[in-house]
Amino acid sequence: MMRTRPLKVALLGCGVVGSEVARIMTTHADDLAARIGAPVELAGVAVRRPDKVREGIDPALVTTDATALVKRGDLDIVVEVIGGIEPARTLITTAFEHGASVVSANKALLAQDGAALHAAAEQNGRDLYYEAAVAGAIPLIRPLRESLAGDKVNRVLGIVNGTTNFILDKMDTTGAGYQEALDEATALGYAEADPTADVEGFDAAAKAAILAGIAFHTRVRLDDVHREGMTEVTAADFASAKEMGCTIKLLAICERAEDGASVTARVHPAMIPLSHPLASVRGAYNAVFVESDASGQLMFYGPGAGGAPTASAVLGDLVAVGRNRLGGTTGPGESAYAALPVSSMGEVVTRYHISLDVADKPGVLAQVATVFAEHGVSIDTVRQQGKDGEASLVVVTHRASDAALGGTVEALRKLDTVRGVASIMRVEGE
Ligand SMILES: NC(=O)c1ccc[n+]([C@@H]2O[C@H](COP(=O)([O-])OP(=O)(O)OC[C@H]3O[C@@H](n4cnc5c(N)ncnc54)[C@H](O)[C@@H]3O)[C@@H](O)[C@H]2O)c1
Ligand SMILES: N[C@@H](CCO)C(=O)O
Ligand code: NA
Repeated sequence: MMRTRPLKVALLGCGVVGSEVARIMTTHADDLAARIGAPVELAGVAVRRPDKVREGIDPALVTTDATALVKRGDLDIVVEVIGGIEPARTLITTAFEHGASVVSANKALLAQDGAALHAAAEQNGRDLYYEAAVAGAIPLIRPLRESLAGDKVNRVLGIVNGTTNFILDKMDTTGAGYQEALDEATALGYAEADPTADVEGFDAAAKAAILAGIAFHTRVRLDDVHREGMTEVTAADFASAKEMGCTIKLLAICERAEDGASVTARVHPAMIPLSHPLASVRGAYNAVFVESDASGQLMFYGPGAGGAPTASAVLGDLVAVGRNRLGGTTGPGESAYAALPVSSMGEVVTRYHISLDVADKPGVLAQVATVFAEHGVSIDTVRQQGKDGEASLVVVTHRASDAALGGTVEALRKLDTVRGVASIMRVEGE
């Protein structure tokens, strides 16, 4: 039965995502009402630039005072799509204190302060939902939190940043320059307000923290995630990857240790075989593999960024939270009971592709191989190319710990015959 009193929704931020949320709330109003069981009323829109023309939004609803809006006391749901830490954090907390549930797309804030925000939601008997925060439109938070709640997740591996996937894909397939590809991703609404968050891996690391936290029932914060961006990936790296039958992707990898006693979370560029499904994830698309004891391997794939896809996830949350409000209940909150320690990068075990510039003379290969052996890193293949008394040596290792590999590289740099370490790249997905 349809309730006649509408659910009052405030929108904080009306940029790439917010404007699409407002549009779909209006165009799909009847369907949303039928699905929730009550009409949804846009009760206020907080913006920074009030003079901007916003098609489909009643100017009387627009305010620059987001704080006053969340303090109104009659709101059922606050949608936070401002981004960043402050004022978003205070606005969300204030919204809870004044009786609203919150839907947010803000991974940076959730990765930093998720525990406190969940606690504030719980104290006030309200919901905090954030499907849009990870992998845009792709349902991932809810499947992990709810559908897989009876299974044991061991690994989450994927491409979770649309901007960097767009850039790497362009560099790989069209030979485009880094800046040109980044400008295009920004114009298409994929990049963060400051694209450093994308290209330096902060955005993907925030998503990895959120995913690891939910997957392993453990608090994982942004600082726990090892992070390397993609700004140093070169055309030469793509050429090396091609020679190995691989491409390069910026991956987020969250793993339970083999003994199950700890977890790791990391973001870095990596080579993956062209035969792996992640290799064919193009443009701003995202794809995430989840491996669990009983389910085996699951793959989630779809648009990971952009206004409308992200709004799809926000509106899905809005419907879920709206139903909870009408039913006088809340959905699942934070689950961190396992409290597993988060290990450092040194304990991660994987394969490596290392390019060295060396002197082209007798005994060099043996010397290099000895350094690997001394550090317990087993070599899988070596390829050498000569060029005027110098040579480039490409070594691919078997699985080794990051700490052992780090020690190896440090020792290699000290050899007179090693002129430089041209690149080190992890090899995943084999
Ligand atoms: N764009 C995407 O593809 C995407 C995807 C998933 C999640 N997100 C997340 O969604 C959020 C919004 O991203 P976006 O791409 O729409 O960013 P955006 O910069 O286009 O929009 C943010 C808007 O908030 C406004 N704003 C800033 N401070 C404000 C304040 N104090 N009060 C009111 N308005 C304020 C800005 O003027 C801007 O219009 C971020 O948390 C982002 O990480 C974005
Ligand atoms: N800037 C982010 C938006 C989606 O979270 C990306 O490019 O993936
Ligand atoms: Na999502």
